[in-house]
Amino acid sequence: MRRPLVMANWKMHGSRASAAELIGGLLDKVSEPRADIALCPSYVHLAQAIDACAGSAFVVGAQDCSHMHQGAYTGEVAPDMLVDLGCEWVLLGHSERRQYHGESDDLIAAKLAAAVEAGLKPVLCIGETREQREDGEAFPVVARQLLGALAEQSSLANLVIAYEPVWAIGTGLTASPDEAQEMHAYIRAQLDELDGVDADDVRLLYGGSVKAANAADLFAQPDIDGALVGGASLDSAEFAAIIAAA
Ligand SMILES: O=C[C@H](O)COP(=O)(O)O
Repeated sequence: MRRPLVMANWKMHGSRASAAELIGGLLDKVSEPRADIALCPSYVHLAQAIDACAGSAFVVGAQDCSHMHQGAYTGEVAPDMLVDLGCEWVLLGHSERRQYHGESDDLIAAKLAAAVEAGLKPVLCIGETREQREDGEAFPVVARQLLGALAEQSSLANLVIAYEPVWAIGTGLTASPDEAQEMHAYIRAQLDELDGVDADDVRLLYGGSVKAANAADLFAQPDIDGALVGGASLDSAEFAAIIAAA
């Protein structure tokens, strides 16, 4: 039985004051959740979030990390630094990193290896663009991203996959529960082919305009084990309702 996992990706939003207010609101509204919950604020709010979540059901993750462990890499943040700070999770390969920072499958694979080696739990984000879906390329694109990041890994401890169709991110368009389930089942079948991965144990999250209003229908699908939530995670009542649906 896979325990649900609901993750908040705050992206590049917030201030110290709004982070405190948001976390305070969540701690007030969420007690004894049936899901694991992680908050992923920007790097500069990580320490604050870790302190604020201490002793609660919430843990904290980063939105990215370096593929290097240390050295002269200006502006980078090593996975080891995130572990030292108290982070449990790291998002890798988010479509916004692929799109705006040119991250390749090879770089994402290197980040994943470094993150696992440092002791972080990795969330690999994959998903097709609208054009790729319209061209009938959604499944091969997702398989390429998945296998491109995972095929050469020596360890995939605690691996989580987030399927986020790019056309559904921040657009208000959500994959239907059937569409999302179809892709999640495909991803699980692909994972089943990999050595060293027990596909039945891997949690698969859906991401893309998840809200309180659509969360329950998505979570009812057999291969959807939770959500990676962007915009709706910036509102404590909305995010608490998504957690309650999991
Ligand atoms: O990481 C989260 C996803 O990009 C989804 O964002 P969204 O919920 O704002 O569509």
